[in-house]
Amino acid sequence: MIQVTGLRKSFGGKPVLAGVDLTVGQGESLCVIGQSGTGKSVLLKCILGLAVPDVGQILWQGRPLDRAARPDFLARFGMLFQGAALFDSLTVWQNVAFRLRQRMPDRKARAIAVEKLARVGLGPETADLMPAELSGGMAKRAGLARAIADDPSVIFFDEPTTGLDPIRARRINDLIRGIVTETGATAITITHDMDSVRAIGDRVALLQDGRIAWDGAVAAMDSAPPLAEFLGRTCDINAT
Ligand SMILES: Nc1ncnc2c1ncn2[C@@H]1O[C@H](COP(=O)(O)OP(=O)(O)OP(=O)(O)O)[C@@H](O)[C@H]1O
Repeated sequence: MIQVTGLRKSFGGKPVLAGVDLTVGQGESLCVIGQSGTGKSVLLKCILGLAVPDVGQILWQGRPLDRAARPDFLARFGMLFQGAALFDSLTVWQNVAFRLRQRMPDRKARAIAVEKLARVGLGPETADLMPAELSGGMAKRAGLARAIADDPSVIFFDEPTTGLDPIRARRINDLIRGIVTETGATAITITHDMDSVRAIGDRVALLQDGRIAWDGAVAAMDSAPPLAEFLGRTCDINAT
């Protein structure tokens, strides 16, 4: 379980997070939505320890996620980066097995990488390709295989469908939902894509003006006024 309490973060005196309270239960899939520039990535960075909050607390399994607890947390988390973010100079399997190779022989790490690639719909022939040889959808799948390579108990998905056409986006959403369900991992997804929210999320939290303006079940979001307003704005943006 991850619990964020009273999180504040400013840059150059400009508040971005102005008191964020958010809880993600064990095995729950939470989507964080919000307009561009509302601080979704900053929130994620604070949880990962890449940004230091000005005020507030982040608990993991009931313990403060401080310097002492972070290595254990980082060893148990997986992440699908926006744009997949594969290392150009490593083959696909080396990307997938990046963390595994630090603690097991290559032959074993490769076998696990091939197994994870199969889970995301990529055959063994992709293992020795370079990232530049992959299509956008394949790269996203390879990034997903890397995110789950170490059987994480917490997975972050940063804009998982960015850059994909609607059909590929739906396939990635379905894959993510399947993986989250079968592994029982806690999932946090940052997205603008409401199809992703519907496919992946159990719960959705709307970040607005530095705070969580609404937090509830995905099934309830269509009738929630703050969400309706956000969805309306999204439609307006898409229509222009
Ligand atoms: N290191 C930094 N230094 C200064 N300002 C920053 C820094 N990181 C983020 N910000 C500012 O914080 C605000 C929120 O940024 P953030 O990237 O979290 O938004 P976001 O909600 O993830 O946006 P998007 O949906 O477009 O990715 C922005 O105004 C951004 O310029």
